[in-house]
Amino acid sequence: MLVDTDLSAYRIAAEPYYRPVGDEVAVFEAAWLHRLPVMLKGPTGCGKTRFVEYMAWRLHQPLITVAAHEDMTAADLAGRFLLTPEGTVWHDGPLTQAVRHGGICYLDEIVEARQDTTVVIHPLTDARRILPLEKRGELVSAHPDFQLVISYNPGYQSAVKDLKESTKQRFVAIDFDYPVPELEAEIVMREACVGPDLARTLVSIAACSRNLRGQGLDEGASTRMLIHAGRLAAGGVSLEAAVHAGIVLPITDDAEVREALGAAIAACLA
Ligand SMILES: Nc1ncnc2c1ncn2[C@@H]1O[C@H](COP(=O)(O)OP(=O)(O)OP(=O)(O)O)[C@@H](O)[C@H]1O
Repeated sequence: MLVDTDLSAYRIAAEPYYRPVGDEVAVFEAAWLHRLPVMLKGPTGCGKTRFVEYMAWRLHQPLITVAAHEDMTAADLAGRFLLTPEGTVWHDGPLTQAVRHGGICYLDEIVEARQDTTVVIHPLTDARRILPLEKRGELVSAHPDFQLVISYNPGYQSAVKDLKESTKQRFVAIDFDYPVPELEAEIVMREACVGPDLARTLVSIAACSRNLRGQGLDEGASTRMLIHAGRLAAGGVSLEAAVHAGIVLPITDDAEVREALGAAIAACLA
C-alpha cells in the first residue's frame, strides 16, 4: 500500500519578499525551462532560501525543503515502509513526493549529508530523471514539473567534507553573496521594521565583521544576523546590546576574536 500525498500544503500562497541582487531570477527561470538541477552557492544567511521560496511562488510550484544532516539516510529522502495497524505501508520521503507529484525539492546544506546518501540524487539529475526505490522495487520517473535545487556553502566545509565531483558537475550553479550595502540596508529596513539610519549602521557593522573573515571568523555577519539585531533594537533594546546579542555572541565563541570584533564594531558606531 502506498500513502498518497497531496502537495497543496507546500504551495506558497503569498509572494515572498525577495529583492534580486543580480541575474539570478533569469538564470533560474532558464534552468527551470529545461528542469536543470540548480545549486545555490553562498554563505549562510545571504538569501538562498528566500530566493528559492520566491522562485517556487513565481513558477507556481510547491516547494519541499529538506535540511540535510550527517545522519540523513537515503530512506529519509526516498521513503520507507512503516508498520501500521492496517499493515505495512510505504511512505514516500520528501524527495519522492516531489519526484512523483512535481514541484521543487530544495536540499539545504547538501554537503552535510554523507556521500552514500547524496548519490540517491544522481539518476534524478541527469538525462534519466528517475528515482529507483529499491525497497519497493519501483522506478519512479520524475514528473515533468520536478526540479531539484541544492544549497552549498563553499566557504564552510573542510577538505574532508565536500561534494563529490560527480555530484557537483550535475548542477547549474548560481552564486550568492551578501547584497550590496544599499540593497542590504533596504532589506534590513523591511524585514526588521527599522529606519534607514539604523539599517545603514547595521550594514556597516556587517562590513566590519566581514573584514575579519579568515582572521578568526569563518564568516562575517549574515544578512539574517543584521535582521535579528535590527529586530532586537526595534523591540526597545539598545543598539549596543542588540548588536552584541544578535551578532557578536552567536558568531564566535573565541574570546579574543569577540574582543577584536567588539572593537571594530565600536569604531563603526563611534
Ligand atoms: N535578496 C533578499 N531579498 C529579501 N530578503 C533577503 C534577501 N537576502 C537575504 N534576505 C533576508 O535574509 C534572511 C536570511 O536569508 P535566507 O534564510 O534565505 O539565508 P540562506 O542563504 O538560505 O541561509 P542558510 O544557508 O543558512 O540556510 C531572509 O529571511 C530574509 O529576511
